[in-house]
Amino acid sequence: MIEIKEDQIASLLKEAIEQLRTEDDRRLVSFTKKIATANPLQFFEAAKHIRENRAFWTSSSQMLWLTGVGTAFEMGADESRFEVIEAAWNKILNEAYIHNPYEVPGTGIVAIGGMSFDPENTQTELWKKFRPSQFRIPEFLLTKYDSSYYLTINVCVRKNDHAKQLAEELRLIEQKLLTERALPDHGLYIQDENEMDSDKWMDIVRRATEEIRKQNVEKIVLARELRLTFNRRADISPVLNNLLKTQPNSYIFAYEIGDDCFVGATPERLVKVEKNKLLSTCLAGTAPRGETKEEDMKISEALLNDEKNRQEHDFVVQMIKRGIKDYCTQVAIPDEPIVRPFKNLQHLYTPVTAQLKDGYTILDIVKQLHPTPALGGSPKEESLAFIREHELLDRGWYGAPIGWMDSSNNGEFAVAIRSALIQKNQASLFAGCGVVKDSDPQSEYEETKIKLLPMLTVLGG
Ligand SMILES: C=C(O[C@@H]1C=C(C(=O)O)C=C[C@H]1O)C(=O)O
Ligand SMILES: [Mg+2]
Repeated sequence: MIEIKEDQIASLLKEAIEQLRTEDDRRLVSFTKKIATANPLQFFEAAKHIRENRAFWTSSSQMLWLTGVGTAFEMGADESRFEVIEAAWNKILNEAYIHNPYEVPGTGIVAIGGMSFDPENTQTELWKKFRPSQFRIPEFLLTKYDSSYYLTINVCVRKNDHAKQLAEELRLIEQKLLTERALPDHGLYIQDENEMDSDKWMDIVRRATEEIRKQNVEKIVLARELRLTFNRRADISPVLNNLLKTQPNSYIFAYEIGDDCFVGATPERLVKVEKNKLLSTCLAGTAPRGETKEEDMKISEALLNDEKNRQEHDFVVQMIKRGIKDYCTQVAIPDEPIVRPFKNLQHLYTPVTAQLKDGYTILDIVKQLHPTPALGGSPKEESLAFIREHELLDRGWYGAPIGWMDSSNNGEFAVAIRSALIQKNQASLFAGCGVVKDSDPQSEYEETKIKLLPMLTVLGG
């Protein structure tokens, strides 16, 4: 392990501060060091009383863990969200002072964030803290990659800052964050459940199938919300801990804004880029798990051969293929999906691999792909128009890309499903399903019920 002397950060800060001309000038200083070990969840918990705005991420393979604490720099956008974020990101990277001797994805300057499902839909009070697009470069970032641990400290300095004093303040916070502590007890139970009348929701599904039969649109994904009230304010770290224990092969994420926290365990990758290697995933088509191994196999076999589910799935494959074609070379997509089992259900799954062409970024791909027909429908505009008019729901960040990107053009975004917005002693859970011409409203309703389970069970349901 390379030992880094604490005054190294002070001298980097000093150098950056001295470059600033006016009192309005700011410069991001980023300092990464390798540390022996640290538990990402305990780091998250330790931050609770130190800084607002925590973020948590583990990739589905658990190769990469990120815990972000505080905000060194924030990028947000309401309109032209991709362009605005990209411009802010490039500016900050161009001007930053970076000390990061490791070429490890997810270390150094990392922006963690997400976006709303549909910026054109009306935003309600529920999601008022979550902008159409928002990213944060955390002040403290713990990265676990493979079996190594890195701590990055990011600070936005100003002309009048005092380097030594600042370095000392950061050192004290770092110490507190790295002090191990027990996670609080869950102690959560549900006092009240509220959902839209199921008949009313199934009526909307019926209308969607009618629209599809009229050939105005081919697939429409419809979602619903379950609102819970608890006996007490929900702590986030035990929820994450339970998700880590119960939802293998999933992206486990949390994005906190003040008292609100968007949490989930999604199986769906939108896109990953590592050293120009691109991975995407087509995930659509669903069946329950069986009680026994034999039953499970039978259900899986039936899912693989079910025409309705194959159709749901194929819209996603075709769209992702079209979406990345101009941005990539060596696109490889198997002709047939496989069935991928998860804790509560199984999905049709087709992996996509490609090489990202030079000059493009992960944000370009996110912009091309979101929303895929796994969450919107097909064609995109027609299905979104139906959702806006009929769904009666503010999806907020549900169903939208959530993830991270670093200064070396690595990054990963998942589709934020199997998720909940937790607000003090309340939570809104979301689940949807792909409606195609042969959809049966009752079965679709049952499908959303299973999709609510991952979050419901860790929230005391
Ligand atoms: C919309 C959701 O999931 C999506 C819809 C699926 C389906 O209808 O078969 C399967 C996986 C996801 O693409 C959700 O979980 O809320
Ligand atoms: Mg489905």
